[in-house]
Amino acid sequence: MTTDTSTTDTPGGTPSRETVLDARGVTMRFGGLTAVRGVDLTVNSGEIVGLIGPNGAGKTTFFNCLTGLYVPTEGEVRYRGRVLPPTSFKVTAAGIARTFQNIRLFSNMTVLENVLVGRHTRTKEGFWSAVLRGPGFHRAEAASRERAGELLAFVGLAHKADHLARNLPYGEQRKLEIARALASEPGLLLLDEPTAGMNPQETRATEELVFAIRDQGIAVLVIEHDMRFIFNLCDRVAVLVQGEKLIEGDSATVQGDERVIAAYLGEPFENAPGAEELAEVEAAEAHAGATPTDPAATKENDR
Ligand SMILES: Nc1ncnc2c1ncn2[C@@H]1O[C@H](COP(=O)(O)OP(=O)(O)OP(=O)(O)O)[C@@H](O)[C@H]1O
Repeated sequence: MTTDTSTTDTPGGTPSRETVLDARGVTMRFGGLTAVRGVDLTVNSGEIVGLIGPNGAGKTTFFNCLTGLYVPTEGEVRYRGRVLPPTSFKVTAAGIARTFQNIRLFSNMTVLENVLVGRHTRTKEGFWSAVLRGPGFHRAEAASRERAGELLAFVGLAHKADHLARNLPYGEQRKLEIARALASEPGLLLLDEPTAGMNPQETRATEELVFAIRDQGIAVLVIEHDMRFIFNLCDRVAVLVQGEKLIEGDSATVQGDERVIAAYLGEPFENAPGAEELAEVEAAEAHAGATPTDPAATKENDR
């Protein structure tokens, strides 16, 4: 294991940002198909970084290479200076948590229980302690429940703690996935299309939630097709096209890049991924400007 701290002090004594994630030359091949080719990407502490690109560009495959689901065919991924361990459980224990494009909750468990499952990498109590249910087990369980409750409050689901996960509206299931990921106390959170299927109000709330997560000291890497969400949220955005990184920069640079417009954003914007959501947001904003928010209408939009 390397002992690179990746943190430097400025002459004034203020610590500069630490490199949390450092992916270099990541390539992933499936037989003859190269889904990701030679991708470099860093995420620093305090940053929200976006990963965008057309369908099939390799975004999720790249995420899978960062979370131990895939071992890259070539290249290396380091988390806080250390090469990633080879399994997803160990990657989570090291400090990288993720959510999935297709929600993966335990639908017949309660909201609270789902978050408790997310704490398993942080629970020190072993198998026999759980079986014998001694004082150590009860203390650990009480602490886990307290933390899970805090996380549910943080994402706005405390009042649903005892509900079955499958009974939550779609947007709340996505929030629960985030709470469960946070339960492993990560230093880096990977979000794979966190606003997919959300209505405009839920998308805005998710934006605020991601800022709040960043403010808690957790670096965030997010895949999303909703361009407004990405460009509002991210300090830096990287664009993948056909498995390769086309460009990386701040929102203005990426939005203005002619290659990105040609390859992804498109001209006109109507057929680009995310265009439907953008139209919805704009329609909702126009409506909100004209009339006060109607809670019944908001509820109806829940899926
Ligand atoms: N396990 C796999 N085996 C074979 N091919 C795969 C596998 N996973 C992904 N691919 C292929 O790799 C390419 C990249 O897919 P990936 O899902 O990473 O793209 P994406 O950018 O996340 O797309 P989307 O935006 O639609 O989710 C696609 O051609 C896909 O079919």
